[in-house]
Amino acid sequence: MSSAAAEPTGLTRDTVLRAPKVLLHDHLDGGLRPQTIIDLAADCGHELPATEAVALGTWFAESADSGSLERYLETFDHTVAVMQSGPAITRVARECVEDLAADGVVYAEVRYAPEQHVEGGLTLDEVVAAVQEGFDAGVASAGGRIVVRQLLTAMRHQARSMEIAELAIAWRDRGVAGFDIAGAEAGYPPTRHLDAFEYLQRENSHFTIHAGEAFGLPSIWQAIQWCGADRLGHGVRIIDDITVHDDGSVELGRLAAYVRDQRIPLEMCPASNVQTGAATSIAQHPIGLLKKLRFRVTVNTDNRLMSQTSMTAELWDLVQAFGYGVRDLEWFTVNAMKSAFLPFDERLDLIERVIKPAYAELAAERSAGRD
Ligand SMILES: O=c1[nH]cnc2c1ncn2[C@@H]1O[C@H](CO)[C@@H](O)[C@H]1O
Ligand SMILES: [Zn+2]
Repeated sequence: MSSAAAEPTGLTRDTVLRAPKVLLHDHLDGGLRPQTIIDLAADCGHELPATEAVALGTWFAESADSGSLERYLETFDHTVAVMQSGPAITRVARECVEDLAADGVVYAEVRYAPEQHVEGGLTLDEVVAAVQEGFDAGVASAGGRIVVRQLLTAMRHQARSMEIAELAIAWRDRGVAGFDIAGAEAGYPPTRHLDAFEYLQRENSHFTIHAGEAFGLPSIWQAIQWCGADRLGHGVRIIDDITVHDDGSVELGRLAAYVRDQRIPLEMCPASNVQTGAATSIAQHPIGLLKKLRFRVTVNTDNRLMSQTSMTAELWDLVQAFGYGVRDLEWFTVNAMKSAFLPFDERLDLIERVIKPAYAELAAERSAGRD
């Protein structure tokens, strides 16, 4: 797509591409390049549903476009299958960072479930080391223009969350910034993993929980009030606790009010939500109302492969749907940076030294009519 389209704010896709972006919710095993999957599948003898890169990319996008989270998640069988050796994992991690840097991402937290990568004989520790090696190589090849951290995910239908939480603590000063749980939401409440969350709290660590995506308010309530989540993965269903009256006035239920009052970050992933049926379209996505109501909203990609998306694409979709301008993009970006699981001084440094000056320049360019 070119930057030709004229939008209400006059913002172009090229400006969105050049703007610094911050990504808090991106799955390593949901962002492989199709050609890489083909190469790695040939190496390990895994059979794929398509053997040509464009066709395979289309297969992922179409299969994920199912209206159901469970069916969406089935597509990960193929990406996880080819990520079972150290070199394969390192390659995927390096390319991930290169792709994010090329998309203008300056800070990213990338998550994956180590327990899903031990079928080829790697230990959990070796999996984390292989990812870190790839991240370091990616950062170096991007000339240090991006800072990346790992989030370790435990699968909510499994019973390894305590082990994974301990792994996150063991790696906390070597590239791992926090913990998450993911997988099918209905039937697997976050309270199943309470011991892991309590352990992380005792360790003064950070975690986010996928909640309020395929299941509603009880899941969000448990994630925050039972488990103590610092952030919510998706959290779109918080909209069910908000009433917009005919006269336009808005009423927040107690949970929605708590989330807003406490500035709990919402890791929103619009394209993914449309695919899994958590939202009917980008234009209808609750992000529009939640931003207006000043929730701590962030914009994320979730799975770049399955959603054929990028940070630029997500933000560009929102620009087109809601008429956002440079200042709105800056607001999302600063929100995300403030919500990162990075030490406060490092967050502040990225905001003051990288994000704000770049947005000031983009705003100046635009008022000078050069965009
Ligand atoms: O949107 C999502 N909701 C819940 N689980 C997800 C989503 N996207 C990916 N995963 C799950 O997280 C695992 C580790 O990265 C993936 O293998 C996938 O099963
Ligand atoms: Zn996710």
